[in-house]
Amino acid sequence: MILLFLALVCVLYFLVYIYYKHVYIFEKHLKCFPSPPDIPILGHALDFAFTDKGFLDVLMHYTRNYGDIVRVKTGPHRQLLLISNYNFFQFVLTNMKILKKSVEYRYFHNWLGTGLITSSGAKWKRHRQIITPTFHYKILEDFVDIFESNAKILVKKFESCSDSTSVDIFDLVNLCTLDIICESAMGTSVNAQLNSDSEYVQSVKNMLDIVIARVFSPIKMTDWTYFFTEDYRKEKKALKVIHSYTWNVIKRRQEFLKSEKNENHAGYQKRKAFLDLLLEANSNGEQLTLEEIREEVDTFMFAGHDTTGTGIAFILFCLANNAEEQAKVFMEQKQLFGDNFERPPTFQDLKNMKYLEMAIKESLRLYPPAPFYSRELDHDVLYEGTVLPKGLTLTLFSYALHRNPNYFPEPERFLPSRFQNYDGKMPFAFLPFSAGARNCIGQRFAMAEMKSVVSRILRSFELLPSIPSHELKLASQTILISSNGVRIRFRKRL
Ligand code: HEM
Repeated sequence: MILLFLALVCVLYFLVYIYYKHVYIFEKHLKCFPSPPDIPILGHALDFAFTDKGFLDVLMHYTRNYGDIVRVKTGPHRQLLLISNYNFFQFVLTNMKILKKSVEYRYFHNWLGTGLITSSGAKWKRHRQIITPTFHYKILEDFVDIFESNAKILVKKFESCSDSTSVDIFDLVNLCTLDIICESAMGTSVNAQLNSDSEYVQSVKNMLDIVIARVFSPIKMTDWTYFFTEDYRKEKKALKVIHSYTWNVIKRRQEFLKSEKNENHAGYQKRKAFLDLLLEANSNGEQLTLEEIREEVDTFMFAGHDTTGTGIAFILFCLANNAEEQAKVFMEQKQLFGDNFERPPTFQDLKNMKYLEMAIKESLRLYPPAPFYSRELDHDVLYEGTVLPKGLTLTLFSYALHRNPNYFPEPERFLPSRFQNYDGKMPFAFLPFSAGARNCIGQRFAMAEMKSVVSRILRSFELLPSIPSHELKLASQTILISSNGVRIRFRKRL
C-alpha cells in the first residue's frame, strides 16, 4: 500500500514537473506573442500533419495572419517563435549567447557528426577558427577552373535539350554543383553529371531524403521507433558508402602530402582542396583529429552542394522569365568577354560581374535556399522586457523576412537594381547566408560559384520561359525546392 502511494506521488510529481517545465513556464512568459488557435497537448502539430500545401505554406499562413513574431506549439514538448521581424533577427544573430542549433539538426549527426553546421560550444568555436582561413579570397581563386570545367559539362547537358519546349533544370544543376563541391572539398571527382547512378551520388541523395523525412514524420523522429523503419536500414547503407568514400580520399591525400615528390606526383594538381588545407592545419599543430576532418569534409559536401544548386536553378528561372533583366546581365557579359565567349573567366572577371551579382542576390531574396534556420535557448534570455525561457526554439524565417514590403517594396517582383543602393543600409533584412558568428562560412565560395556557372550558361544560351509557362510550387525540404520542378527553355546563342 505504501509502495503504491509512493509510486502515485512520484507520478504526480513527474506530471507537475512536466507541466511546469513545458507548459506553465512557456505560458507565463510567451502569452504576449500572438498564436493561431491550438488544441491541448498537440498544440499546432495537426496543422503540419494534415496540410495538403506543405510546411512552408503553413509557416507563411501564420506569418500573414498573426504577424512577424508568432508563437507556435509543435507538439507536447516544444514551442517555437516564428520570427520575420527585423529587430528580432538582429537581436538573435548578434547575440553571442544564442549560438546553439535547434534539435532538428541532430538528425544530421550520423552523417556529419558534429561538424561546423551541427556542433556548438567550444568545439564549434575552435573549428570555426581553424577553418575560416581556408575560405580566404586568395584560396578561392584556385577554384575558378573547377567551376568552369563543370559548368561546361552542364552546358553540354542543356544543349541536348535545347529544342525542347520545357526542361526541368533542378536535378541537372544539382549534379553539377555536387561535382564542383566534391572536387573543391576533396580534390577528387565523383562525376555525378556523367554518372548520376554512382553509388556515392545515390547515397548522398538518399541521405538528404532520409534526414528530411525524420524532421516531419512522428515515427521517424524518435530514435527507438526510427530503428524499426526501412529508412534506418537505408541510412546505414548510405552512410557506409559515403563515409568509406571520404575516408579513402582522406587517407590518399594524407599519404600524398607526406610524400617527398609533391611537385611531380601524377594525378594530383598543385591546387589544394579544402581537405588538404585541413590536413596541413593539422600537421601545423592545429590539432584537428582525422575523425574531425572527416566530419568537416562531409559537412562541406552537404552544405555546399544543394544550396548552390538551388540558388543557380532559381536565378536561371528568374532570368528566363524576365527578359529585360536577362538582357542587362548579358550586356555585362559582353563587356567583359567581348566576342570571345569561350575564354574561361578569371577571378577578377567574377568580381567584375556586378549586375549578375545583384541579380543573384535578388533571386536569393525571393528564393532563399535556406528559407529558415533555428536556434535553441540553453538559458533564459531577455528580449525587450520579455523573458524567453530556456528550451524555446527561435526559428528565423528568412523567406518571410525577404518578402516583407516594409523592407522590400513590391516584394514579389524580381528587381535586381534594388540592390544597387542596398548594401549596408539594412544589414538584417537580407539574410540568405544568415549573419553574425554562425553565418555561412562558404558564402564567398558560393557567390563565386553561382556567378561562374550562370555566366557560362548565359554565354551559351538565351534563356526563355517554358511553354506552357511554369508556375513554381515552392516547398521546404532541407532546402527550398519547387515541388513541380524548375522549368525553362534554352536557345543556343550563335
Ligand atoms: C547559395 C549557397 C548557400 C547558402 C544560401 C547558404 C546558407 C547558409 C546558412 C543560412 C547558414 C546558417 C545555417 C544555420 O544557422 O543553421 C549556413 C551555414 C553554413 N554554410 Fe552555407 N550556404 C551556401 C553555400 C555554402 C557552401 C558552398 C559551403 C561550403 C563550401 C557552405 C558551408 C556552410 C557551413 C560549414 C555552415 C555552418 C557555419 C557555422 O555554423 O559556423 N555553405 N549556410
